Amino acid sequence: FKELELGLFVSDRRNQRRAAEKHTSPLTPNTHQPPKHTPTARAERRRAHPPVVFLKTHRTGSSTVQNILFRLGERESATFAFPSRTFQFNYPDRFRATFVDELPEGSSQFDLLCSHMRLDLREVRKVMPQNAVFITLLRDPIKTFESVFGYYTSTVPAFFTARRAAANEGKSALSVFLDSPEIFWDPKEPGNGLAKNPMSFDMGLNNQKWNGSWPEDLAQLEEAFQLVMIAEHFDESLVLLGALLGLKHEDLAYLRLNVRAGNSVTELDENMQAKVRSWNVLDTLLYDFFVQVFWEKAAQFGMERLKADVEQLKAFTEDVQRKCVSRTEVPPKELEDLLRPWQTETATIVGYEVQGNLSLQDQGFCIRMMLPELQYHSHLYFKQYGRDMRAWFPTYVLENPK
Ligand SMILES: Nc1ncnc2c1ncn2[C@@H]1O[C@H](COP(=O)(O)OS(=O)(=O)O)[C@@H](OP(=O)(O)O)[C@H]1O
Repeated sequence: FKELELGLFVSDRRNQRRAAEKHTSPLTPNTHQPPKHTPTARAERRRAHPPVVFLKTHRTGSSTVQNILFRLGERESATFAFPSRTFQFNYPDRFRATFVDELPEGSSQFDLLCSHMRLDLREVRKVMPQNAVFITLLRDPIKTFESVFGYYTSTVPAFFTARRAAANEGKSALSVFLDSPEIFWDPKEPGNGLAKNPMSFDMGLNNQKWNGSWPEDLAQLEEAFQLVMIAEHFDESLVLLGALLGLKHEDLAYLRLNVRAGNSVTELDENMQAKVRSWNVLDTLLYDFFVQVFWEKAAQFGMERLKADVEQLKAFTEDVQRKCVSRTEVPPKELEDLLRPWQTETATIVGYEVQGNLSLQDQGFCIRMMLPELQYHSHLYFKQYGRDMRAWFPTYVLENPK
């Protein structure tokens, strides 16, 4: 992280644009030296790890995993397969190879793909090298749906229609939606992908109803994905990820990112939980299937070894957190722009305050670990292409103005 320098972090978008005009990035020093990761340097290096496709599923903890991969890729001057516009591959369309930006000059292949998409395996394989490792992350379907609903209430049509109805009834939008979801859910509306079985949708499955191809589709996913991590066993997942990619604990230390403030989370009673489960029955099927696969992989790794490695990783991560973080759960208005996560109209996302008195190197490491998705994504994009991203706001916001 030597290329990171204190004082060169710009704290607002205007400065970022100014930096872009000067062909510098907010996270790189404004020196007259040539950039460290020139195309030539990229072509000459040999990466220690295999190429990775991380299917970034919505509201599962995927920004935390993406941040680990961003750090790894940046350190190794990996070439990222970025969307040619915005932060997502034309979501909610099914992924197509043409959604990926050009291979930068001097790179012979893409090494990492980890932006939001709706999966199409064949199309992803057109872009990534044959030896790419496929990984993803699933979360308890009830928690995932509650989080998806809370975060996207004002952007997913089925949800905001329920919200409008709820305002008239004086009830919560989620309970009105769950009472009769079919009323609000138009399956033909493309923006409703996340409204039912969101994880199945992201994995490219038929998320509307079970059909005969589901078992075969699941088997195909099991074969394609070397690791499906489970948010409820996050540290165990990271240990298995580390084993798969040859990573050390230093590479895997993390902060939970994109976390909603407590008052944005709805506690669900048993009745509501049952409704969420029944509306998202395919996600339950998907999740249960991959939890089983996960424990099979864990058994192959060795349960004792897994337990010991998890303890070590936890201890290491706690040390890093103590070193890096002076305050957790910081409300957005108290965060500088660089460290403020994207907010939605209905969810408050909290962040971190970095410790003072860190060495330059430690500051670079710590800030990267707490850098929200959009800021890190645009930083890496700029570093890779020497130009600013084509659009700052995610398409779903542009397409569904509040
Ligand atoms: N390590 C770890 N383990 C378990 N859960 C975690 C972790 N890191 C983040 N989170 C929770 O994941 C939610 C954010 O998910 P994403 O980053 O995938 O969201 S997004 O789709 O990119 O907006 C968000 O959930 P909610 O707070 O319930 O909304 C985070 O709190």
